[in-house]
Amino acid sequence: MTHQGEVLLAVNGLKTYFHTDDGVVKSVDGVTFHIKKGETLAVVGESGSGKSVTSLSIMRLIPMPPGEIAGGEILFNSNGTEKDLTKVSEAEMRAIRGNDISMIFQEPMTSLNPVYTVGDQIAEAVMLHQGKNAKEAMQVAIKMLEFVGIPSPEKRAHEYPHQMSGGMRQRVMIAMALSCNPALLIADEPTTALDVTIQAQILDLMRKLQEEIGMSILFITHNLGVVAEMANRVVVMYGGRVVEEGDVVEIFKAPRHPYTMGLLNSIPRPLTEAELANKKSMRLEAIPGNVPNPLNLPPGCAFEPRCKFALPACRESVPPLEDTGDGHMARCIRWREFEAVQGGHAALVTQEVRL
Ligand SMILES: Nc1ncnc2c1ncn2[C@@H]1O[C@H](COP(=O)(O)OP(=O)(O)OP(=O)(O)O)[C@@H](O)[C@H]1O
Repeated sequence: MTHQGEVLLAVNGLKTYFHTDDGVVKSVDGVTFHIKKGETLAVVGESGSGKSVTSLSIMRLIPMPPGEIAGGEILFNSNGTEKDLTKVSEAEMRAIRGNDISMIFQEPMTSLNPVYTVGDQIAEAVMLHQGKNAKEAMQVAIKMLEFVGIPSPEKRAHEYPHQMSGGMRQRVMIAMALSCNPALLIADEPTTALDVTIQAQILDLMRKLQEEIGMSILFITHNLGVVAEMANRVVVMYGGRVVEEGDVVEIFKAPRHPYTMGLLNSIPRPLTEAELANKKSMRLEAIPGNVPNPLNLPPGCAFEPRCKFALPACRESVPPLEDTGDGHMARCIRWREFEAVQGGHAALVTQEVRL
Protein backbone atom coordinates (compact mmCIF):
# COMPACT_ATOMS: atom_id res chain seq x y z
CA MET A 1 0.00 0.00 0.00
CA THR A 2 1.34 3.46 -0.79
CA HIS A 3 1.56 5.95 2.06
CA GLN A 4 1.56 9.52 0.84
CA GLY A 5 2.47 11.82 3.67
CA GLU A 6 3.96 10.96 6.98
CA VAL A 7 2.27 8.26 9.04
CA LEU A 8 1.34 9.42 12.54
CA LEU A 9 -0.20 6.23 13.87
CA ALA A 10 0.08 2.69 12.56
CA VAL A 11 -2.00 -0.06 14.11
CA ASN A 12 -0.59 -3.42 13.02
CA GLY A 13 -2.40 -6.71 13.61
CA LEU A 14 -3.96 -5.48 16.85
CA LYS A 15 -5.74 -8.12 18.93
CA THR A 16 -7.73 -7.01 21.97
CA TYR A 17 -9.46 -9.82 23.80
CA PHE A 18 -11.68 -9.98 26.89
CA HIS A 19 -11.57 -13.03 29.12
CA THR A 20 -15.13 -13.57 30.36
CA ASP A 21 -16.85 -16.41 32.23
CA ASP A 22 -18.39 -17.50 28.95
CA GLY A 23 -15.13 -17.56 27.01
CA VAL A 24 -12.74 -15.25 25.18
CA VAL A 25 -14.35 -12.30 23.39
CA LYS A 26 -12.12 -11.38 20.44
CA SER A 27 -13.40 -7.80 20.19
CA VAL A 28 -10.53 -6.71 17.94
CA ASP A 29 -8.92 -9.54 16.03
CA GLY A 30 -5.96 -8.59 13.89
CA VAL A 31 -6.84 -5.00 12.97
CA THR A 32 -4.42 -3.04 10.78
CA PHE A 33 -4.72 0.58 9.61
CA HIS A 34 -2.74 3.79 9.66
CA ILE A 35 -3.44 7.52 9.97
CA LYS A 36 -1.31 10.11 8.22
CA LYS A 37 -0.48 13.52 9.62
CA GLY A 38 -3.36 15.94 9.17
CA GLU A 39 -5.83 13.41 7.80
CA THR A 40 -9.17 12.24 9.13
CA LEU A 41 -9.67 8.51 9.19
CA ALA A 42 -13.15 7.24 9.98
CA VAL A 43 -13.73 3.85 11.56
CA VAL A 44 -17.27 2.76 10.82
CA GLY A 45 -19.35 -0.28 11.72
CA GLU A 46 -22.44 -1.39 13.61
CA SER A 47 -22.62 -1.51 17.38
CA GLY A 48 -20.35 -4.27 18.67
CA SER A 49 -18.03 -4.33 15.64
CA GLY A 50 -15.03 -3.32 17.78
CA LYS A 51 -14.68 0.40 17.04
CA SER A 52 -14.58 1.63 20.63
CA VAL A 53 -12.32 -1.20 21.79
CA THR A 54 -9.91 -0.21 18.99
CA SER A 55 -9.82 3.43 20.13
CA LEU A 56 -9.58 2.52 23.82
CA SER A 57 -6.69 0.18 22.96
CA ILE A 58 -4.84 3.08 21.32
CA MET A 59 -5.38 5.16 24.47
CA ARG A 60 -4.45 2.12 26.60
CA LEU A 61 -7.72 2.51 28.50
CA ILE A 62 -8.84 -1.12 28.20
CA PRO A 63 -9.63 -2.52 31.67
CA MET A 64 -7.05 -5.27 32.31
CA PRO A 65 -8.25 -7.77 33.40
CA PRO A 66 -10.64 -8.80 31.87
CA GLY A 67 -9.11 -7.18 28.79
CA GLU A 68 -5.80 -8.07 27.20
CA ILE A 69 -3.81 -6.79 24.24
CA ALA A 70 -3.14 -10.27 22.89
CA GLY A 71 -1.06 -9.23 19.91
CA GLY A 72 0.00 -6.58 17.44
CA GLU A 73 1.54 -3.15 17.82
CA ILE A 74 0.38 0.46 17.92
CA LEU A 75 3.16 2.62 16.53
CA PHE A 76 2.85 6.31 17.31
CA ASN A 77 5.21 8.85 15.81
CA SER A 78 5.81 11.30 18.64
CA ASN A 79 7.94 14.21 17.42
CA GLY A 80 10.04 12.01 15.15
CA THR A 81 10.38 9.13 17.62
CA GLU A 82 8.36 6.00 17.00
CA LYS A 83 6.84 4.44 20.11
CA ASP A 84 4.85 1.23 20.43
CA LEU A 85 1.96 2.26 22.68
CA THR A 86 1.36 -1.36 23.67
CA LYS A 87 4.83 -1.35 25.28
CA VAL A 88 5.51 2.12 26.76
CA SER A 89 5.38 2.54 30.56
CA GLU A 90 2.21 3.74 32.25
CA ALA A 91 3.90 7.05 33.16
CA GLU A 92 4.89 7.63 29.52
CA MET A 93 1.40 6.70 28.38
CA ARG A 94 -0.13 9.24 30.78
CA ALA A 95 2.05 11.94 29.26
CA ILE A 96 1.11 10.88 25.72
CA ARG A 97 -2.60 10.87 26.62
CA GLY A 98 -2.60 14.47 27.75
CA ASN A 99 -0.19 15.96 25.24
CA ASP A 100 -0.13 13.96 22.01
CA ILE A 101 -3.43 12.10 21.84
CA SER A 102 -6.76 13.41 23.14
CA MET A 103 -10.14 11.78 23.08
CA ILE A 104 -13.70 13.07 22.98
CA PHE A 105 -16.71 10.89 23.69
CA GLN A 106 -20.37 10.77 22.76
CA GLU A 107 -21.55 11.97 26.15
CA PRO A 108 -19.62 15.00 27.44
CA MET A 109 -20.89 14.44 30.98
CA THR A 110 -18.72 11.30 31.20
CA SER A 111 -15.62 13.48 30.74
CA LEU A 112 -16.72 16.68 32.47
CA ASN A 113 -16.79 16.88 36.23
CA PRO A 114 -20.16 18.29 37.41
CA VAL A 115 -18.70 19.96 40.52
CA TYR A 116 -16.11 22.19 38.79
CA THR A 117 -16.67 25.10 36.44
CA VAL A 118 -15.77 24.41 32.81
CA GLY A 119 -13.01 27.05 32.95
CA ASP A 120 -11.43 25.36 35.98
CA GLN A 121 -11.54 21.97 34.28
CA ILE A 122 -9.79 23.15 31.12
CA ALA A 123 -7.29 25.15 33.19
CA GLU A 124 -6.57 22.08 35.31
CA ALA A 125 -5.69 20.06 32.18
CA VAL A 126 -3.47 22.90 30.93
CA MET A 127 -1.65 23.17 34.27
CA LEU A 128 -1.09 19.44 34.43
CA HIS A 129 0.25 19.04 30.91
CA GLN A 130 1.83 22.37 30.07
CA GLY A 131 3.22 23.37 33.44
CA LYS A 132 1.48 26.78 33.40
CA ASN A 133 0.40 28.54 36.59
CA ALA A 134 -3.27 28.90 37.52
CA LYS A 135 -3.70 32.40 36.08
CA GLU A 136 -2.03 31.61 32.75
CA ALA A 137 -3.94 28.33 32.51
CA MET A 138 -7.27 30.12 33.00
CA GLN A 139 -6.31 32.52 30.20
CA VAL A 140 -5.64 29.54 27.93
CA ALA A 141 -8.99 28.04 28.99
CA ILE A 142 -10.87 31.22 28.06
CA LYS A 143 -9.01 31.40 24.73
CA MET A 144 -9.95 27.79 24.01
CA LEU A 145 -13.62 28.41 24.82
CA GLU A 146 -13.55 31.31 22.39
CA PHE A 147 -11.74 29.13 19.83
CA VAL A 148 -14.58 26.57 19.88
CA GLY A 149 -17.20 29.27 19.37
CA ILE A 150 -18.61 29.71 22.88
CA PRO A 151 -20.04 33.22 23.19
CA SER A 152 -18.92 35.40 26.15
CA PRO A 153 -16.14 32.94 27.04
CA GLU A 154 -14.99 34.88 30.16
CA LYS A 155 -18.48 34.57 31.62
CA ARG A 156 -19.15 30.99 30.46
CA ALA A 157 -15.82 29.83 31.93
CA HIS A 158 -17.38 30.30 35.38
CA GLU A 159 -20.38 28.12 34.62
CA TYR A 160 -20.86 24.48 35.56
CA PRO A 161 -21.49 21.82 32.90
CA HIS A 162 -25.19 21.45 33.86
CA GLN A 163 -25.76 25.13 33.07
CA MET A 164 -24.90 24.49 29.42
CA SER A 165 -26.77 22.87 26.54
CA GLY A 166 -25.61 19.53 25.08
CA GLY A 167 -24.01 21.26 22.10
CA MET A 168 -22.16 23.75 24.33
CA ARG A 169 -20.92 20.93 26.57
CA GLN A 170 -19.62 19.12 23.50
CA ARG A 171 -17.77 22.32 22.52
CA VAL A 172 -16.28 22.49 26.04
CA MET A 173 -15.07 18.91 25.72
CA ILE A 174 -13.48 19.71 22.35
CA ALA A 175 -11.84 22.81 23.90
CA MET A 176 -10.44 20.65 26.69
CA ALA A 177 -9.21 17.99 24.25
CA LEU A 178 -7.50 20.57 22.04
CA SER A 179 -6.07 22.73 24.82
CA CYS A 180 -2.80 20.80 24.72
CA ASN A 181 -2.47 20.85 20.95
CA PRO A 182 -2.66 17.09 20.35
CA ALA A 183 -1.25 15.51 17.20
CA LEU A 184 -4.15 13.04 17.21
CA LEU A 185 -7.74 13.55 18.30
CA ILE A 186 -9.84 10.42 18.75
CA ALA A 187 -13.51 11.29 18.44
CA ASP A 188 -15.82 8.43 19.46
CA GLU A 189 -19.34 9.17 18.15
CA PRO A 190 -19.00 12.80 19.31
CA THR A 191 -22.25 14.01 17.79
CA THR A 192 -24.58 11.01 18.09
CA ALA A 193 -26.37 12.36 21.17
CA LEU A 194 -27.01 15.79 19.61
CA ASP A 195 -29.89 16.87 17.41
CA VAL A 196 -29.07 17.20 13.72
CA THR A 197 -28.56 20.96 13.45
CA ILE A 198 -26.24 21.02 16.47
CA GLN A 199 -24.54 17.90 15.10
CA ALA A 200 -23.82 19.74 11.84
CA GLN A 201 -22.41 22.71 13.77
CA ILE A 202 -20.08 20.50 15.81
CA LEU A 203 -18.85 18.64 12.71
CA ASP A 204 -18.27 21.97 11.01
CA LEU A 205 -16.35 23.21 14.02
CA MET A 206 -14.16 20.10 14.10
CA ARG A 207 -13.32 20.49 10.41
CA LYS A 208 -12.43 24.16 10.91
CA LEU A 209 -10.28 23.47 13.96
CA GLN A 210 -8.50 20.66 12.16
CA GLU A 211 -7.59 23.00 9.31
CA GLU A 212 -6.22 25.52 11.79
CA ILE A 213 -4.33 23.09 14.00
CA GLY A 214 -3.38 20.47 11.40
CA MET A 215 -4.03 17.55 13.74
CA SER A 216 -5.09 14.08 12.62
CA ILE A 217 -8.52 12.80 13.62
CA LEU A 218 -9.63 9.22 14.20
CA PHE A 219 -13.37 9.49 13.87
CA ILE A 220 -15.40 6.58 15.22
CA THR A 221 -18.97 6.44 13.98
CA HIS A 222 -21.75 4.13 12.83
CA ASN A 223 -23.02 6.81 10.47
CA LEU A 224 -21.71 6.80 6.89
CA GLY A 225 -23.27 10.22 6.32
CA VAL A 226 -20.88 11.60 8.93
CA VAL A 227 -18.01 9.72 7.27
CA ALA A 228 -18.75 11.45 3.96
CA GLU A 229 -18.75 14.83 5.72
CA MET A 230 -15.61 14.35 7.73
CA ALA A 231 -13.16 11.75 6.51
CA ASN A 232 -10.48 11.33 3.84
CA ARG A 233 -10.28 7.59 4.30
CA VAL A 234 -12.50 5.03 5.95
CA VAL A 235 -11.98 1.69 7.67
CA VAL A 236 -15.10 -0.49 7.81
CA MET A 237 -15.15 -2.94 10.74
CA TYR A 238 -17.26 -6.03 11.19
CA GLY A 239 -16.98 -8.64 13.94
CA GLY A 240 -13.67 -7.25 15.23
CA ARG A 241 -11.99 -7.26 11.81
CA VAL A 242 -11.42 -4.72 9.05
CA VAL A 243 -13.59 -5.75 6.09
CA GLU A 244 -12.92 -2.78 3.81
CA GLU A 245 -10.61 0.19 3.77
CA GLY A 246 -9.88 3.00 1.37
CA ASP A 247 -10.45 6.51 0.14
CA VAL A 248 -13.95 7.74 1.10
CA VAL A 249 -14.95 8.82 -2.41
CA GLU A 250 -13.70 5.54 -3.88
CA ILE A 251 -15.59 3.45 -1.32
CA PHE A 252 -18.80 5.42 -1.74
CA LYS A 253 -18.55 5.05 -5.52
CA ALA A 254 -17.50 1.43 -5.66
CA PRO A 255 -17.73 -0.55 -2.42
CA ARG A 256 -16.22 -4.03 -2.69
CA HIS A 257 -17.66 -5.62 0.45
CA PRO A 258 -21.37 -6.50 0.78
CA TYR A 259 -21.42 -5.18 4.35
CA THR A 260 -20.24 -1.75 3.19
CA MET A 261 -22.83 -1.87 0.41
CA GLY A 262 -25.52 -2.56 3.02
CA LEU A 263 -24.33 0.31 5.21
CA LEU A 264 -24.32 2.66 2.23
CA ASN A 265 -27.83 1.67 1.29
CA SER A 266 -29.08 2.52 4.75
CA ILE A 267 -28.24 6.23 4.30
CA PRO A 268 -31.38 8.23 3.51
CA ARG A 269 -31.11 10.31 0.34
CA PRO A 270 -33.42 12.95 -1.14
CA LEU A 271 -35.96 11.56 -3.62
CA THR A 272 -35.47 12.33 -7.30
CA GLU A 273 -38.13 14.38 -9.12
CA ALA A 274 -39.36 11.26 -10.90
CA GLU A 275 -39.73 9.42 -7.60
CA LEU A 276 -41.62 12.35 -6.12
CA ALA A 277 -43.90 12.54 -9.18
CA ASN A 278 -44.68 8.82 -8.78
CA LYS A 279 -45.37 9.42 -5.10
CA LYS A 280 -42.77 6.82 -4.37
CA SER A 281 -41.42 6.79 -0.85
CA MET A 282 -37.81 6.23 0.01
CA ARG A 283 -37.17 2.61 0.88
CA LEU A 284 -34.07 1.95 2.91
CA GLU A 285 -32.70 -1.53 2.73
CA ALA A 286 -31.78 -2.68 6.22
CA ILE A 287 -29.10 -5.33 6.53
CA PRO A 288 -30.94 -8.47 7.66
CA GLY A 289 -29.90 -10.18 10.90
CA ASN A 290 -27.62 -8.95 13.67
CA VAL A 291 -23.91 -8.60 14.31
CA PRO A 292 -22.55 -12.03 15.23
CA ASN A 293 -21.97 -13.10 18.82
CA PRO A 294 -18.28 -12.34 19.35
CA LEU A 295 -17.99 -15.49 21.48
CA ASN A 296 -19.12 -17.56 18.58
CA LEU A 297 -17.95 -16.05 15.30
CA PRO A 298 -18.61 -18.09 12.16
CA PRO A 299 -15.46 -20.00 11.04
CA GLY A 300 -15.38 -18.27 7.67
CA CYS A 301 -16.42 -14.72 6.75
CA ALA A 302 -18.16 -13.21 9.78
CA PHE A 303 -20.69 -11.48 7.50
CA GLU A 304 -21.59 -14.66 5.59
CA PRO A 305 -24.81 -15.45 7.55
CA ARG A 306 -26.25 -12.03 6.55
CA CYS A 307 -24.80 -11.78 3.05
CA LYS A 308 -26.97 -12.11 -0.02
CA PHE A 309 -23.90 -12.83 -2.15
CA ALA A 310 -22.54 -15.64 0.05
CA LEU A 311 -21.17 -18.82 -1.50
CA PRO A 312 -20.35 -22.12 0.24
CA ALA A 313 -16.64 -21.18 0.11
CA CYS A 314 -17.37 -18.14 2.33
CA ARG A 315 -18.09 -20.54 5.22
CA GLU A 316 -14.76 -22.32 4.97
CA SER A 317 -12.14 -19.80 6.07
CA VAL A 318 -11.79 -16.11 6.89
CA PRO A 319 -11.16 -14.34 3.57
CA PRO A 320 -7.91 -12.37 3.38
CA LEU A 321 -7.94 -8.57 3.23
CA GLU A 322 -6.91 -7.99 -0.39
CA ASP A 323 -5.68 -4.90 -2.18
CA THR A 324 -8.21 -4.12 -4.90
CA GLY A 325 -6.06 -1.31 -6.30
CA ASP A 326 -4.99 2.15 -5.17
CA GLY A 327 -4.79 1.13 -1.54
CA HIS A 328 -8.46 0.10 -1.47
CA MET A 329 -8.69 -3.15 0.52
CA ALA A 330 -11.56 -5.62 0.83
CA ARG A 331 -12.07 -8.85 2.74
CA CYS A 332 -14.44 -10.62 0.35
CA ILE A 333 -13.70 -13.46 -2.05
CA ARG A 334 -16.11 -11.93 -4.58
CA TRP A 335 -14.78 -8.35 -4.63
CA ARG A 336 -13.75 -8.59 -8.31
CA GLU A 337 -17.34 -9.25 -9.38
CA PHE A 338 -18.65 -6.13 -7.66
CA GLU A 339 -16.45 -4.01 -9.91
CA ALA A 340 -18.82 -4.82 -12.77
CA VAL A 341 -21.74 -3.10 -11.06
CA GLN A 342 -20.01 0.15 -10.14
CA GLY A 343 -21.84 3.39 -10.52
CA GLY A 344 -23.32 4.44 -7.24
CA HIS A 345 -24.15 2.49 -4.14
CA ALA A 346 -27.91 2.74 -4.45
CA ALA A 347 -27.84 1.07 -7.85
CA LEU A 348 -25.35 -1.46 -6.67
CA VAL A 349 -27.20 -2.93 -3.74
CA THR A 350 -30.53 -3.25 -5.49
CA GLN A 351 -28.93 -5.32 -8.25
CA GLU A 352 -28.16 -8.96 -7.73
CA VAL A 353 -24.70 -9.81 -8.93
CA ARG A 354 -24.98 -12.58 -11.50
CA LEU A 355 -22.36 -15.24 -11.71
N1 LIG B 1 -15.12 -5.05 29.22
C1 LIG B 1 -15.59 -5.91 28.31
N2 LIG B 1 -15.80 -7.21 28.63
C2 LIG B 1 -16.26 -8.09 27.71
N3 LIG B 1 -16.56 -7.76 26.43
C3 LIG B 1 -16.38 -6.49 26.07
C4 LIG B 1 -15.88 -5.49 26.97
N4 LIG B 1 -15.82 -4.30 26.31
C5 LIG B 1 -16.25 -4.55 25.04
N5 LIG B 1 -16.58 -5.85 24.90
C6 LIG B 1 -17.11 -6.49 23.68
O1 LIG B 1 -16.32 -6.16 22.57
C7 LIG B 1 -17.12 -6.06 21.40
C8 LIG B 1 -16.81 -4.78 20.67
O2 LIG B 1 -17.27 -3.67 21.44
P1 LIG B 1 -17.11 -2.16 21.00
O3 LIG B 1 -17.61 -1.32 22.14
O4 LIG B 1 -15.73 -1.91 20.52
O5 LIG B 1 -18.08 -2.05 19.79
P2 LIG B 1 -18.43 -0.74 18.98
O6 LIG B 1 -18.28 -1.10 17.56
O7 LIG B 1 -17.65 0.41 19.47
O8 LIG B 1 -19.94 -0.56 19.36
P3 LIG B 1 -20.74 0.77 19.83
O9 LIG B 1 -20.99 1.52 18.57
O10 LIG B 1 -21.97 0.21 20.46
O11 LIG B 1 -19.84 1.47 20.81
C9 LIG B 1 -18.56 -6.18 21.84
O12 LIG B 1 -19.01 -7.49 21.56
C10 LIG B 1 -18.49 -5.96 23.32
O13 LIG B 1 -19.48 -6.68 23.99
